[in-house]
Amino acid sequence: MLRIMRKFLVNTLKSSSLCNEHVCFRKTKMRVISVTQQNCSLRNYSSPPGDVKSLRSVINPHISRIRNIGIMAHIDAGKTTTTERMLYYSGYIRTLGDVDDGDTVTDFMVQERERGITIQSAAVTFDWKDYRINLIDTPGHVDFTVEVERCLRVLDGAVAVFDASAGVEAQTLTVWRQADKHQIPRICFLNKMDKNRASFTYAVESIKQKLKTKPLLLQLPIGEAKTFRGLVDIVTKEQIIWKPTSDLDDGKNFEQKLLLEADDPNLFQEVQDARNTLIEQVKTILLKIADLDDEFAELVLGDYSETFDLIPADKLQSAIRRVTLAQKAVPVVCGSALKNKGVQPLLDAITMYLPAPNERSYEFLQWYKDDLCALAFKVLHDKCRGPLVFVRVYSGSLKPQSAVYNINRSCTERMSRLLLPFADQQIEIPSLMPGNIAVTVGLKQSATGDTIVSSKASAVAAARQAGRDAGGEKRSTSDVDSLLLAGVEIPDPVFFCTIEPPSIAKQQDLDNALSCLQREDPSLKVKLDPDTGQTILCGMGELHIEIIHDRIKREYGIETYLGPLQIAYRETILNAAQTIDTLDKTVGDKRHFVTAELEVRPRLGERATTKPVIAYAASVIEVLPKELQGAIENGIMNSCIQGPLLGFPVQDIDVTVQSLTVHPDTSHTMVSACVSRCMQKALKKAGIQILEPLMNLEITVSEDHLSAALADLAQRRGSVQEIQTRQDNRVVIAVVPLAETMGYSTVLRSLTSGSATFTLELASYQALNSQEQSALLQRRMGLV
Ligand SMILES: Nc1nc2c(ncn2[C@@H]2O[C@H](COP(=O)(O)OP(=O)(O)OP(=O)(O)O)[C@@H](O)[C@H]2O)c(=O)[nH]1
Repeated sequence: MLRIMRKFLVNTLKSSSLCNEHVCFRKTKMRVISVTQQNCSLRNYSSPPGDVKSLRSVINPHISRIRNIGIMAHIDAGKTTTTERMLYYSGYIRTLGDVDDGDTVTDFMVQERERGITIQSAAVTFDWKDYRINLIDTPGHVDFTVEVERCLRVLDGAVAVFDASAGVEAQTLTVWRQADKHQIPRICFLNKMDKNRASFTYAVESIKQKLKTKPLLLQLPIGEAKTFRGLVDIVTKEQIIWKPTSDLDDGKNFEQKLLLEADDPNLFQEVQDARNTLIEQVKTILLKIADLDDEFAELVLGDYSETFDLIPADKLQSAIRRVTLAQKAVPVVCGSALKNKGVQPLLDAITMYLPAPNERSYEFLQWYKDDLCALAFKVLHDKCRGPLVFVRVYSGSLKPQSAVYNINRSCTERMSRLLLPFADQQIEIPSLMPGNIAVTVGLKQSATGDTIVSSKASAVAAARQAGRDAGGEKRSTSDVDSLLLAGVEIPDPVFFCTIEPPSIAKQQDLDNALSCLQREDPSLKVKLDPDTGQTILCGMGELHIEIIHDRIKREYGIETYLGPLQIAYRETILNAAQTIDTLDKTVGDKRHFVTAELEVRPRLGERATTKPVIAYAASVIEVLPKELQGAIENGIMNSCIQGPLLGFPVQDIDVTVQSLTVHPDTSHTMVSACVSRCMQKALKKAGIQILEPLMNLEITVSEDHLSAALADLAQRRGSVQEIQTRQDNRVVIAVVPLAETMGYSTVLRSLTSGSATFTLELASYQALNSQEQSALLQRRMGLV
């Protein structure tokens, strides 16, 4: 009964949350709280007074008090559970949600709650002590890696959550690499310390080995697995022991006191040693970083050289902070989110060691100075209020009821309202200052990844400044644009299938639903098959397409039919080839005349890319008018989108425009058409090779089921690269063609009695042999 009541309470709270599928029902229940600078007393929370912080703090905290933090990890490491605890301890929710009960705040999509996985990153805001934390819970499943990538761009720091019994798992490596790319300082949280096979030492070692980073141990656990009951803070030498009260074990009740030798002589010595090691590590790193002052190193070498023990905790903390911000090492803390232990010290570590927005450097800020520059990093569709666009402000300020200019879409839009996503409520605010994150209402065109500025004039001024900063080099407009926008890199989809509405009458509704979903999720691609007129859905994996299908049904009420899932192959060329083509057409009284001569060559040894590298012969570049260049390049690019053999994208080619003759009256469209036709001929002449996606596969399986998993892998053209031992399990690292992985989860589950887990990630594209290629051709032509 108590459980039912608890769920009811939580679900009532959820109905007021920022969830796009709850449509109009939510409108009646949702409470948007308005805050003005003059009147901060409009408090109307569903939580009891005292639970939620003063709304005065809601408006705009000082930038040094803001932490924009991501929470990232391998699937199931406990990100959502940890986030839920953070919201609870900071006083923004009254009951603890549970992933297994499907009632957490951040996993708000129906699919997330049913499957117990995070699909969309959720942004929540809350205050911890005197800090504003904007926290983004990101998905762990590899199909949603783009979702992680786009969030990383607006983060200043991140918490990497690990399952302490598994250490570093496959997807952790991927997100770690992404965080490296965006130069994001991190903290590691070793979660699940209560699990049977949890091992602090093993997890730390795996961080060191696999992530090639320097872990700074800031805590030691007290007990492990079933006996895990607390931890010692190595910096302050305080022990923190969680003490359940008789009726509630929510982790709010803990004892924090200095660890004395008499309490536990062994642990006392361990802490002493760990502290000395930590001080040595920090000192060595600081001495190596030439551009950081080494005040701490001087202390360690001077005043405290004999007795590290006396080094004050605050000096050590600020030295750890500098090392973390410089990304030379990563603080490690531990706990068990599910058992409500270790989350409050983790929150302290976030505020203490991760950077404020003004401690990060962004090149583009110098081009805007005090003008508005904001980034839209997430879009949700609310059927009542239209698109809700999450933005981060980098410079200037954002105000409701104002017009803004979207550089990517070249359009001016009016924003009606500005909301803070405070846990599961939205609070209306009068302005948003640099470093902060909020939700905007009213932006109808903006999509994920767009840059928003105050006006077109401001964008032009910034572009000019960027051009000047580039040393006066002559840059094309598109160069300057890409400098300003730094868009999310979206990998090409690997799967596609047709999608059909139940009737022709529903096609328009389906098109609308797909365009809304695409604005939310740039990794979803939608195309029209030019031959059959069917709509094609392209996604990052089986789960991705399954979720989209499900969302169309649940959120837009359209029952669609999916065709069989197909592999997105690529095409490339085998040899170099040169062709010439002429287009001579009279339209009305105008004669359009173009002759183009192109050479294509295979490009070897570089990262696979579907963007051809285009060059011009010296004789062409000398006389080529600038405005024709765009038309030529469009023609070349267009013919690479659909290769000549099976219509798949063409990758890894170099193109040289050897000669070009254009009659003065010729339109740019005709130039593009001629170049495109010439390209198709050249590609065919060069000989086409089909490439298939090759996946990195990592299977975690018990010893008992290892041989069954390996035998199955051999039948799938898989090649095993390494078999590692992870605690009691074996980890098989292999590569396997994507075509052989359809339905793999069901097969692996039955082979291993559901005990194995796996992750798949695109590795590269490999050439099909001639038999496989002709079999594929026959299948595509419907001959077999
Ligand atoms: N034993 C134990 N289980 C935990 C702990 N934290 C989370 N779990 C469980 O681990 C499972 C996954 O937890 P989530 O919080 O959904 O993990 P996640 O990282 O958000 O998962 P994705 O969003 O799907 O990537 C759930 O069954 C949780 O109850 C912990 O500290 N100890």
